[in-house]
Amino acid sequence: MDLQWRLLPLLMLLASIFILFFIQDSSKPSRKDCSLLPYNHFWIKSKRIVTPQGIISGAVEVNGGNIVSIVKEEDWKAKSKELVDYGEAVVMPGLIDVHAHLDDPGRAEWEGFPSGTKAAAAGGITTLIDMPLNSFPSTVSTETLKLKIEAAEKKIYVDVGFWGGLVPENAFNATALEALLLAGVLGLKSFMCPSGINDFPMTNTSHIKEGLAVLAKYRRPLLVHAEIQEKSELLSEGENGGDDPRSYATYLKTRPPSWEEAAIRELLTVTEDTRLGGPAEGAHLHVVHLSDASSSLQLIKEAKSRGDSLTVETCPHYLAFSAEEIQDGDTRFKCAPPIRDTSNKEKLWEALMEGHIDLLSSDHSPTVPDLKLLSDGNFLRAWGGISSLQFVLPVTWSYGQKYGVTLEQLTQLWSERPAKLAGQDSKGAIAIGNHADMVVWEPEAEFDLNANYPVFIKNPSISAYLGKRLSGKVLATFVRGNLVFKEGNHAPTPCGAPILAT
Ligand SMILES: NC(=O)N[C@H]1NC(=O)NC1=O
Ligand SMILES: [Zn+2]
Ligand SMILES: [Zn+2]
Repeated sequence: MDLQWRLLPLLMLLASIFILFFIQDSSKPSRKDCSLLPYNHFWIKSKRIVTPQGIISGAVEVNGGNIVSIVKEEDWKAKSKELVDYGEAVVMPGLIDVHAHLDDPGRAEWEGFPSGTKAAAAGGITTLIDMPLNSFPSTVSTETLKLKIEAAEKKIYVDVGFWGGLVPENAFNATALEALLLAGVLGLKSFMCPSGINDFPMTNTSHIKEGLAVLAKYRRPLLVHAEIQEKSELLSEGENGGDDPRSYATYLKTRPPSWEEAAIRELLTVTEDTRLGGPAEGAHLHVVHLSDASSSLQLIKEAKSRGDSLTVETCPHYLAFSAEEIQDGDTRFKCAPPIRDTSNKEKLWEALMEGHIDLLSSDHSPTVPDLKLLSDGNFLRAWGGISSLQFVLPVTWSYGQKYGVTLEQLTQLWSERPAKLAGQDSKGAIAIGNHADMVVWEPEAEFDLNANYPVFIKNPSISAYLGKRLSGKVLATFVRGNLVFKEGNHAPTPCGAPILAT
């Protein structure tokens, strides 16, 4: 046999190794594409770095996506070329939004993984936890979680985790719930009233009890939309008893604070089991988007002081707006529970500043402009949900000035406590060993949210914040050391990672 024929197998082997190497390499985006900064090892310098030990002037050393050291100004010696000096701009841990509806797959025209995570990056949010409903199908099983992950992979600019849905169909099926938890959802979410989405039906207290028992084993939380539909003066959707459906007051009457109160009262019969030594010790219940700052909040405070494992969030729209200023027909402001009056808003701020409300989330729940019925202005028929993802930091900062909100408080509310709720030990603080997830922003810089302002939310026209003047401009966002957003531009390739619980 000729030598060249004998060499053929060897040549083929070499060729296939080469091809394999090439395929692998091209499927993994290079740092250059993931980041607007070409370094793997670098320093971020600033006069205002918010750490758990206070605000320092100095530098954060990043290597391989993690924070490897934090150096105070007086100890700073390195004269590295790989240094980004942000001067007086604030460096904070990236925000972790534990409540966002990204609607992908199935309703990506409402919001998708690419658009939603671009908006997040532009707003300084480095981790999003996606809600199990508004996408189609809802995330209620291992199969549907798989579809979520597939829709997210290679399309996300920030890290994204997933809540699973607790619905009547799976609530009494511990095996199915365990499978969903084992497949990586960070916890479960359920509704105590109709969710507005057909394949996400509401749960009652028995479902919630069952869900909590399974969650206790995995030490993951149950998030609950706490409103129970009572027979109110008006029934929603169409049965408006002659009141003007374009009037905000009409909508407000359809969802009184007593709906929240009734739900929370009911939930507390379950959370008492979560106390130390109780039958559901290890389980945790989190009330999402609290609007009622009166009886509902009082009940939560009391339960916490009795030792229930319970936390509560509110959202920027309840802190920024009040019922009195919502114009008739302006359905951009329709959400559930509704935005209530000014004195309620002030009480929410008080509770936030005193630590009775644990954390903040966006409840970003957009849709297409058609379903917001903007031209018709019918509050009873329009989609309920606020579109706000990109603006949560400047909104809470701007509207919080009056109440004396500090950078440290924003960090606790937007990063530290959300990280804890979502079980993300390596996120939520600028600390050695953590992921280098950071936002760099100028709290004092003001801007008009007008047509010239780059908005990355899919349907900007429905955002409740358009037209507002805000303070607090995001300059840069780092996700695991990648500079994913800088002054209006995103990194070329989405290199965010799906987060799965293990
Ligand atoms: N389905 C859905 O997103 N509902 C959300 N919208 C809203 O305003 N409150 C919610 O719970
Ligand atoms: Zn809700
Ligand atoms: Zn929601």
